[in-house]
Amino acid sequence: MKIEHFVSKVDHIGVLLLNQQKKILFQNKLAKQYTYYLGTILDSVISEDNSFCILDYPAEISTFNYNQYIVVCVNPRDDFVRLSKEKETLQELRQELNEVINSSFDGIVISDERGTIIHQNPSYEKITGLSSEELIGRSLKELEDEKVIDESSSLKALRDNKEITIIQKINTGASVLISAVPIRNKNGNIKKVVNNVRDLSELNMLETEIKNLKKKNQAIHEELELLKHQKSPEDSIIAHSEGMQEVLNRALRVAHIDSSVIVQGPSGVGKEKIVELIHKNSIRSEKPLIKVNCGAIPEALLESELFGYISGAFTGASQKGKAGLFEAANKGTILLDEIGEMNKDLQVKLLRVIQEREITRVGDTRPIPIDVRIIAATHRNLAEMVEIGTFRNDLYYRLNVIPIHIPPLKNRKKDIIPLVYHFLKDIKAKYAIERKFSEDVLQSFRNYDWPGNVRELQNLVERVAVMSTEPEVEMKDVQKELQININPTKPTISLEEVKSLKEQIENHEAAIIEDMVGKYPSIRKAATALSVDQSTLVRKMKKYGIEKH
Ligand SMILES: Nc1ncnc2c1ncn2[C@@H]1O[C@H](COP(=O)(O)OP(=O)(O)OP(=O)(O)O)[C@@H](O)[C@H]1O
Repeated sequence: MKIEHFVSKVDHIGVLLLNQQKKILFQNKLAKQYTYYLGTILDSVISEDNSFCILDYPAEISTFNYNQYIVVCVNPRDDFVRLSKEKETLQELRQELNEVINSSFDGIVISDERGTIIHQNPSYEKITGLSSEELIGRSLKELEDEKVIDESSSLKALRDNKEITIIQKINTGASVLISAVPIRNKNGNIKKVVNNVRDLSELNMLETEIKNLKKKNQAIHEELELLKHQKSPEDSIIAHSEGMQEVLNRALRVAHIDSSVIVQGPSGVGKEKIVELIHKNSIRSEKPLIKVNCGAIPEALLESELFGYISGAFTGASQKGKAGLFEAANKGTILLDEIGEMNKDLQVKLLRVIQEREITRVGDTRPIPIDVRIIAATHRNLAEMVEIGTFRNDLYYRLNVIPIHIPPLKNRKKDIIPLVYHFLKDIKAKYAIERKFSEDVLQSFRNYDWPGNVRELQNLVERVAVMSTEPEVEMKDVQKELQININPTKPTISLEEVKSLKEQIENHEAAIIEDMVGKYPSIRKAATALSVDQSTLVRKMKKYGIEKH
């Protein structure tokens, strides 16, 4: 019987007959089944240890020489069926995994342990513009050298032997956030690196969107704060104009930051009110807010008022000594109102307090630590005072960390009528008097410039409402009370009467001052009624030659 015939009869193992050049001459059915992709030369089948099998199935291989043939016996292992099933399952799993990777929204690119790209998903191409044809099988080192990418995350992860995240620039213009995660074998050696790739331009867009949302959130929060604040009648602040809303937003923002603030704006504009708001919304709100009017306390006394003194510090000083206003404000806030009136010696001392966070009582040498937030207020232009040298530069910059400027009432007309209603409500609560203003009166208020700002408006509303006997206040009642020419319409002047504007204003001013000084028992009271400083009124009386009788 020919050997081929004999071999074809063998049906429990695969048998192949090769010539000495290892070319297949004959194989039985089973061998064909196992070796479905056999070439003609089978070097690997008969490698020295017989352990390597070119077949797809696990099998034991034995070879021997018979006459001129090399006989190769392929004996499938017992667990052949189980293993082949597992292999099938593995193939399915691999396919599923590929599907998952390929459907990921994030770009995924996988390299082997030598830094060669072995897989990439469609999102990677979408994000970077690099196709799989260009990349699969390419060495990342080469891609770095060719400047296709500026730095390879896989190579870095292989070098550093750990997970890393970098921003990678690609020559297509894309910029990506890429995280490389090493996959290790059971010995802990890296066998693959999986890179997760995110489009930075998309992340930037999301970041901008988040920032915008945060801004909106902040605005809503501030508005809520505002509404919360306006609910309590005793401290509500009217802010219908853009200017005043900006002031309020700024004040609420700085309230939470423990830095120095300067509130500037003309007299009667609401500076003190804003300071109260800041204090109330700060972490110091449970502690005192001490208000000091630096312009109202005589210069010689201001230092001891602020810093206190020890016994016998000066003639007339109390025997026991006295704590100053800074000590009284400890842990709280101190408002230094009319800071522009403070003399330069005291400015130096105040600067030291801010820098050292301690005060020294007059007559003493021992410093006392203090924790006080300083808020300054002034109607003066401090920057100008610094320029002409009447206010210290260094103190100005220390105080002026956050400036808040309140515009005069004439520049925020939208606030006038709401303020009128607000004050009428106050009057009703305080005196149980309910008044309305005629449309004429309201219009005249809108037209007037309010040099004394909100305080002037408040005084006027209160006086007119209290003095009027009718529920609706008419224009004549306002004029009777004030003798101020505030007209519902703009004043018309005949051509013969035309004088320079300055002259006309001065004439009016002189008439008003004369009238008020005559009406009130003291200059101080007249000044209060006119909402000006007493010193201003005295100066103007001198200018117009008016005397108090
Ligand atoms: N926006 C406002 N809403 C309600 N009341 C206000 C507002 N602004 C000011 N007022 C009231 O006007 C009066 C004057 O305000 P405030 O004393 O705060 O002004 P000021 O700028 O500190 O004045 P000065 O420069 O003379 O110290 C106060 O009675 C205050 O309650």
